[in-house]
Amino acid sequence: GYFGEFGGAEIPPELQQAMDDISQAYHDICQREDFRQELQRLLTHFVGRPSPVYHCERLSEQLGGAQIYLKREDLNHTGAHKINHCLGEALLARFMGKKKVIAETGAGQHGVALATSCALVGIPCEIHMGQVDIEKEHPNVMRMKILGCTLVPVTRGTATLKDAVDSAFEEYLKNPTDYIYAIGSVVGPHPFPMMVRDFQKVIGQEARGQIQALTGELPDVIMACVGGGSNAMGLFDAFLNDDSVRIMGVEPGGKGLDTPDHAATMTLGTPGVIHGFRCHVLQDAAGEPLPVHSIASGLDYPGVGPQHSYLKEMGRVEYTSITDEECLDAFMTLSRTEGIIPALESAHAVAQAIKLAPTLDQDKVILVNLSGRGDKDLDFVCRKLGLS
Ligand SMILES: CC/C=C(/N=C/c1c(COP(=O)(O)O)cnc(C)c1O)C(=O)O
Repeated sequence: GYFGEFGGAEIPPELQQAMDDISQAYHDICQREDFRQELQRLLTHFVGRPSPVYHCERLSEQLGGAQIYLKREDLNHTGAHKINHCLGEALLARFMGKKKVIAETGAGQHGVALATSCALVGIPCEIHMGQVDIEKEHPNVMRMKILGCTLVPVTRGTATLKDAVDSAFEEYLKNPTDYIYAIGSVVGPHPFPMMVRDFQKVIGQEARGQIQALTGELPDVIMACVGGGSNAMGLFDAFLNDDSVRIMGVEPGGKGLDTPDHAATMTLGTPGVIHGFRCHVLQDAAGEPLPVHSIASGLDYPGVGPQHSYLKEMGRVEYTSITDEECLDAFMTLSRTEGIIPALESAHAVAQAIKLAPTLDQDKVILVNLSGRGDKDLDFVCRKLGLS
């Protein structure tokens, strides 16, 4: 369960057995034809896969450089890429005979996708969410309630994503035999980073063929925003061996890297341990995770997926950051130039594409993972920009 020195499972002994059980079940179930057929059926007819790859002609024209293409994970059922791994996790929970599925959520997309998947397979679902995020992502809070999950408000610490993970893990530890933790990204102790990546790699498998059908060749650059790193790993995995393809992960620069208010783990973090695994962490001298910030509730996590830490060390992926302000600009630019309202998380990747495109010739191709749609962010952005 390692990616170089990163990953692993630094967890209490009573949890090791539970992790081993999940690893074994995941290994068994994913070989089974009935599981693969059921997952494929749901991805096709319930999620609506394959998601399109869309050429932003007007935006590319306005920027005067490379052609920007979007992988439309925003068009999935529930509005983001999260449904790809939530379906897998819910089917795994049913296969294991679990009585309750527990998870964290920040932007509410993982929470909605998991509540949706648990409603579908008929297992009770409990989602822990920071009070700050409950107020900010209200549309998703209402959807989770309608979908029937138990929503647990978290007020400790910064009352955002990292605290929600702490709270959800505590609940899971009470009964790891009957409960399963359905983590929301490529983070956590082994086997979670591997399992979530495997459920997400359908993104890149589709996009690699689609972009070549559209342009006749591999893209010059692919990019995705990175919170825990699941939508990014989902896109990147299929391209890792294509040396001609430049790969960029885009992190939240928040109020600026010269302030404490960001979550640019790959730029300013150092190797450490968080939530049971080794990765780059924004941490204090005692190894405690630092409080982090992003305008996007799904990106403000002080750790990062261990495979990302490995890919950074190997130099295969470049990690940059985009500030809250650049994110908002991209959010409005994409909305008003292409009629697509992105999630604030995804707008970080769009902002990076907007930055890079003018520096490249018009025959170059940038493929961006549009990880989700901005419905959840409308009230917040309208208030922020005085549009309401
Ligand atoms: C699991 C905590 C993260 C959440 N969302 C993260 C997120 C992210 C960042 O998560 P990763 O892909 O795992 O880096 C990107 N795009 C959208 C639309 C997101 O909602 C959530 O709770 O919905």
